[in-house]
Amino acid sequence: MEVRSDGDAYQCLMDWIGVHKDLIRTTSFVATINYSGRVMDINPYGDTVSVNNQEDTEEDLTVAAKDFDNYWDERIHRDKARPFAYTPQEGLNYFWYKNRHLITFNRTSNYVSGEKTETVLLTCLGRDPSILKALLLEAQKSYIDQAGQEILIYRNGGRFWREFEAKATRIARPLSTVVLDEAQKQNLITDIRDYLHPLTKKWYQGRGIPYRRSYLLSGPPGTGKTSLCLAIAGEFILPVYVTSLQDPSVTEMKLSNMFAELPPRSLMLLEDIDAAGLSTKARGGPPGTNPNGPPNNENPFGETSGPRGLSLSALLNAIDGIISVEGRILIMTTNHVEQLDPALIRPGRIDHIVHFQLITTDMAEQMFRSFYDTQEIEMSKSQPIKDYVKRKLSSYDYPSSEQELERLAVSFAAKVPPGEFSPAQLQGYLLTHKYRPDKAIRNVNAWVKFERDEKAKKEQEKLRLEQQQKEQIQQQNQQNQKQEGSHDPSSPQASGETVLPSVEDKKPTDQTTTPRRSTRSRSKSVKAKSVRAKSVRAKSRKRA
Ligand SMILES: Nc1ncnc2c1ncn2[C@@H]1O[C@H](COP(=O)(O)OP(=O)(O)OP(=O)(O)O)[C@@H](O)[C@H]1O
Repeated sequence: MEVRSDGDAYQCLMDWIGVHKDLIRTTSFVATINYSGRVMDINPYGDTVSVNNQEDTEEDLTVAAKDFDNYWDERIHRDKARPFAYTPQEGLNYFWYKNRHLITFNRTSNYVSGEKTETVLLTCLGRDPSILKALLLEAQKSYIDQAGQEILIYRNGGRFWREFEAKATRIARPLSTVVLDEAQKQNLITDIRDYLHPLTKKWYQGRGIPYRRSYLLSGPPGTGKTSLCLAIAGEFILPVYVTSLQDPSVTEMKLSNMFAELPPRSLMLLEDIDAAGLSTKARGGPPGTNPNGPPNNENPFGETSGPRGLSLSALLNAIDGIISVEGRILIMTTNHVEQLDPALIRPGRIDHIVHFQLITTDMAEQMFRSFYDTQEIEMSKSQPIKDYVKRKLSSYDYPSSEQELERLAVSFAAKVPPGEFSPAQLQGYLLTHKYRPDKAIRNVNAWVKFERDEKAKKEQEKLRLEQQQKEQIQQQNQQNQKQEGSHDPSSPQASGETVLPSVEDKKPTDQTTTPRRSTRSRSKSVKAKSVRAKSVRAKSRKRA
């Protein structure tokens, strides 16, 4: 059985081999740091279990609540002592699986277009490969069990999707923490839930409609587009595949392969598609092209290439071409929906658009409530944790009831001007008063003034820079013109003469005006006229 490094099976197998490193009796290992933060431990029953080394347990929190320095020493030590993952080096190895089956494990590598790919060849004795399948299944199960309720995040790397090296998983963000119009949020979730229903798939198939769904999250920076995407993944425990079209390694071929390799029931996130510099047909091209797009270089087929050569048609093909996988959810985010090509956002390609906005009064209220809600702390069973929070709050009479919190939230939100700040900005402000809702309310007017002043300063600076740039360009142009003139030896400017407009220069150049006849052609016609007059006169004399 061949297991290649461009597939998920390889990751599962190598993880399993890393955990069961004592199985293979070899002295040549490949050692890699286990960045995912998971360590394999032996529990009291002798089973190998996965322990997440990076997340703090309730016990860690209790130690931290009593004495931060104590906790920190221990935490830092644990972080430094990141476990190694050992896998056998290239070559042939043997091991006994379930103490009875002799398995050979042959790891080889080769380079395809400069990229290293690996292959593991698993073989067993006899003609029945079922034991190899059982091994892979066990590896897969252990891999899935480790992930639990966390979401797996993949990014594009090399030729294929690779699990995030730095952070293999993420604790899902609760949907309730993303502040958005409640009806809009619920509509979206209902839509996705309906799409994922197996009977919906049957419905699509019965009508010959490709079973795919795409969403566009549009809005200014810092309004929660990425956060909502991760919260959706958490809600449905979907693996997330992230890529950016600005990534120079994403070629047209790779983009199409990435879409084709997505598993069904997965979420693909394409961020900031407006900034990708996607090329369209030439300006003024057929419908479906963006006439406001940047000027591009036209190729012999009438297509133009953008700054990076990734064309819009390549993205459209990847999204709904015949090799694009069915069952996936595509989420694209943009800061400028108006700059997107109509072909990209037409119904069928984008099924649902969610518009994100700057903070409204209602959203400011929601953010305040979510920041100062103490429910989570009250639910903690650890007395030191409760005491810690009480100590933190002792300087202020913390909202003791929901009604009180509501009242404070309303008074806070009334001071935040709607439509001026992003949720990210407001979150930044509230973070400076984590345990002090009273101060958050008291200082909010000053914060609004400060942010406005900063914005005005930035805008002034931007204008100044633009003006400076314009002047520089003008100066440069003037210099270029002078230089061109002085380089042309036949030009009078070169000799320093004053240049007077010549007769030729005065000739009208407009092609639409009737060209004036030349002097020669005029004299020809005058001659012809006088010849004709002479012959008429001679004829009349004859008649007389
Ligand atoms: N609607 C929101 N609800 C809750 N938190 C938010 C919201 N919007 C932004 N934030 C907070 O602001 C930060 C940035 O949010 P996020 O990355 O989701 O914004 P974005 O719209 O994707 O920004 P960009 O367009 O720059 O990528 C996050 O820490 C997030 O917690």
